[in-house]
Amino acid sequence: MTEPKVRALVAGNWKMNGLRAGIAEAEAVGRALNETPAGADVMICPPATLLGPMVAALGDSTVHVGGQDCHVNVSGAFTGDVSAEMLADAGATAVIVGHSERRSLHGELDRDVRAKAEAAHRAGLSAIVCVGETAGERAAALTQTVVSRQLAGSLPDGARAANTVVAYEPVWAIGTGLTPTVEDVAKVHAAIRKALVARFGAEGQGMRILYGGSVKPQNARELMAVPDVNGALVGGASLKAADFLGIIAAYQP
Ligand SMILES: O=C[C@H](O)COP(=O)(O)O
Repeated sequence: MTEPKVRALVAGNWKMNGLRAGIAEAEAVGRALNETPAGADVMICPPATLLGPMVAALGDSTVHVGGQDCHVNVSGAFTGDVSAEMLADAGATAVIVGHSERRSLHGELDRDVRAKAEAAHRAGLSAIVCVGETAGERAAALTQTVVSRQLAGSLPDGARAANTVVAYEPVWAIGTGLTPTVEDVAKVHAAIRKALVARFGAEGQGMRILYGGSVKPQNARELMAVPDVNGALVGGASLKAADFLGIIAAYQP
């Protein structure tokens, strides 16, 4: 299968990290990319408290801002939740849904993730839909089974290349410094591409498939060169401008 010619996306997920002072790191990324444009789209997904300030701070840059999760409803009595419409209103252009930390710590199931992706699309946001196996599932040789099930259950019908990104994040690689071999990444990404094309046709061919899990400046080039890896979802290394820029540099303009 010919690899799709898609522009890569390097997205930083700040998770529950960052106070207002931390916006300086995002501004430094924006300034650097204004001087030397990246060969990939770049996004930062800060905690909800920083969304508005970060959108304002990055206004004259090419860096996109995204949310980390959304509620399925537009509004209502859902204390503590944030809707996709609210994220869009704050200036976000995308939202991560189904991150493994949401799946494991908040009990989110594939059907919940799918509903959130639908909410994102309803609000005009791109949905970055996360999938990935745990260490136990990997040990039981269930990686492909789990990822296929998550994809089938989490992606909404009618998903398009323009509004849907898949992020493959092996749970055991998140924040551990461990990464799969490039051969393993290639196998899973090829299987994801096959599933996307089988279900969405040409749209599936154009959807970006990100790799996430301990991506660092030191390993970014190797991981990003794997066929069907169309960018990265970066956690810890997205918090500091120098590290994040070191990863973005894997994509020459
Ligand atoms: O969303 C990002 C991932 O969970 C990866 O996190 P990490 O880069 O800290 O391993």
